[in-house]
Amino acid sequence: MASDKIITVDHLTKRFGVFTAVDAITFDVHKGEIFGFLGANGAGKTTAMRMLCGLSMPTSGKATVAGYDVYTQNEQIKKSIGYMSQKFSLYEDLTVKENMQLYGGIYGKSNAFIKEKTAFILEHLHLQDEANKLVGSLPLGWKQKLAFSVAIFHEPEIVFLDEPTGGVDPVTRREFWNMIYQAADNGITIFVTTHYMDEAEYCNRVSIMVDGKVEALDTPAMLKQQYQSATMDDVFLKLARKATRSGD
Ligand SMILES: Nc1ncnc2c1ncn2[C@@H]1O[C@H](COP(=O)(O)OP(=O)(O)OP(=O)(O)O)[C@@H](O)[C@H]1O
Repeated sequence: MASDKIITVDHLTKRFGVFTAVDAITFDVHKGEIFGFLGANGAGKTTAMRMLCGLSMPTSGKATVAGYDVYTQNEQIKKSIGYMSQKFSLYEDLTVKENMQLYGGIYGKSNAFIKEKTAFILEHLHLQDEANKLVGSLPLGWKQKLAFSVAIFHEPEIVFLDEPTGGVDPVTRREFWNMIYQAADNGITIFVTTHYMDEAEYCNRVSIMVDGKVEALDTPAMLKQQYQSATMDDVFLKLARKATRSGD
């Protein structure tokens, strides 16, 4: 039977010296799913995500991403995924158009593909008049939407979003999430970390990490039922209270 699992994680572990940052986490992500990856500061989300993106070698355990092994096939993984983080996304001193041309080129896309996709994104984001402006001059919300569009420019199977909406207002975050839904409708799997619990409600399933371990994983509705909570905020607080780490 064909599996719809696009990410498989089995006791994946990362140690830094004697410190276990990610402690034997196990879960699967299904194709086209919006998977929320939550946890308090220092829980181990970024470390886990870096292993899944082929950027960091696990200490032990297994994982595959888009069918590729994280130990031996990280170049294939990098080609199959998109990545966007709050800290690194676009080149601020390049124009909107140049950023898209650069990313399209990095992923080996043809000039015709880049031209067509660039025109589509500019129109979709209503950014035609900003095409030749430096990205650094755009408001943060626009930068984030553009960064997301660029992260899926090469039509990856999965996109990893590391706190993509930090620092913008709720309306802009809602617009950003509409883009996420559209990408998921087009079959792109979304793996997203966030500290906003309203965003957790938008995910199909949510995992919550505490001190390097996945403490809970289910749909928002099931988690609320399981933890007898009215909101995801409350679920998160009940779990995060157990944490002994404080982050950095
Ligand atoms: N290169 C490293 N060397 C040593 N310790 C590290 C390293 N990278 C991360 N850690 C530690 O591992 C733990 C998990 O960090 P990680 O950044 O993965 O957490 P996080 O859940 O992403 O937190 P945040 O929400 O603050 O980004 C933290 O205690 C952090 O200090």
